[in-house]
Amino acid sequence: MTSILRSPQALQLTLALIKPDAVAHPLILEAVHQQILNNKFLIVRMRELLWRKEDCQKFYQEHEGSQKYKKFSWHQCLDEGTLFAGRFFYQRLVEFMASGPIRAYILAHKDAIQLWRTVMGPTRVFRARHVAPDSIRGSFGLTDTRNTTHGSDSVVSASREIAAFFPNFSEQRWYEEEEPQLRCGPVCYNPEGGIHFAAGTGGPGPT
Ligand SMILES: Nc1nc2c(ncn2[C@@H]2O[C@H](COP(=O)(O)OP(=O)(O)OP(=O)(O)O)[C@@H](O)[C@H]2O)c(=O)[nH]1
Ligand SMILES: Nc1ncnc2c1ncn2[C@@H]1O[C@H](COP(=O)(O)OP(=O)(O)O)[C@@H](O)[C@H]1O
Ligand SMILES: [Mg+2]
Repeated sequence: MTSILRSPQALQLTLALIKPDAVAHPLILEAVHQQILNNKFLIVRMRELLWRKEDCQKFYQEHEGSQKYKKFSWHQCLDEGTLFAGRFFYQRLVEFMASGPIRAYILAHKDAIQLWRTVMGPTRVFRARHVAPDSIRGSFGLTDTRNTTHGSDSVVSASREIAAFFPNFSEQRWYEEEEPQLRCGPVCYNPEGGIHFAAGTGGPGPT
C-alpha cells in the first residue's frame, strides 16, 4: 500500500543507530548528530534506549550465520567460507550493542539509505580510516565492532529496522500525512527534541 502512496520523488526513510561507543562520548554523539544535520537529513523520529540483548540478537540475526546453514549442506558451507566468517563477530557484536545506551533515528532524505551509508563510511574501521577518513567511522570508529553507527542497507531492511525501534510509527501514515509537508516545506527543527517537523504542525507526539 505504501508503495502506491509513495510518489517517485518522495523522501526515503532509513533507520540509523548511534552505537554505545559514541553515545558514551558526548562530544562524538554531538558530532555525529551534527553530521546528520550537515548532510541535510530530516530527523523524523529519535529516541535513546538500552537495547535488550534478545532484541539485539533478533536484529542482527542475518549475521548469526546459523540460519544460513539450514539452506546449505555442510559441504557447501565448508566451500562457502564466508558463511563461517559471519559468526565469529556475532557474539561480540550483540554483547557490545546491548552493553550501553544507543540512539535510534528515523532519517528522511531523497536518497536516505545510500547517503547515510556513505556518510557512515566502510564497515571496517581500518579501511574507513584509509579510504574515507572524513566519514563517521573513519573519524570516530574504534574497532570493527565499535564502529560508531549502523544504517539500514535496503528499503526492506529499513522498514523492518524502523518497526523494530519505533513500533508505533506507521510508514503509511507518515507518507500520507507528514512526508508531503516535509518535502515541500517549510520545515522547522526543534533542537530540544532534536527532530524536524512541518511548520505549523508542532511536530509529532511521543514516539
Ligand atoms: N575471519 C575472522 N576475522 C577475525 C576473527 N577475529 C577477529 N577478526 C578480525 O579482526 C578484527 C579485529 O578483531 P578485534 O581486535 O577482536 O576487534 P573487533 O572485534 O573489531 O572489536 P572489539 O571486539 O571491540 O575489539 C575483527 O574486526 C575482524 O575483522 C576471526 O575469528 N575470524
Ligand atoms: N569483519 C568484522 N569484524 C568485526 N565486526 C564486524 C565485521 N563485519 C561486520 N561487523 C560488525 O557487524 C555490524 C553489521 O555488519 P554489516 O551489516 O556487514 O555492516 P554495516 O553495519 O556496515 O551494515 C557492523 O557494523 C560491525 O559492527
Ligand atoms: Mg548492515
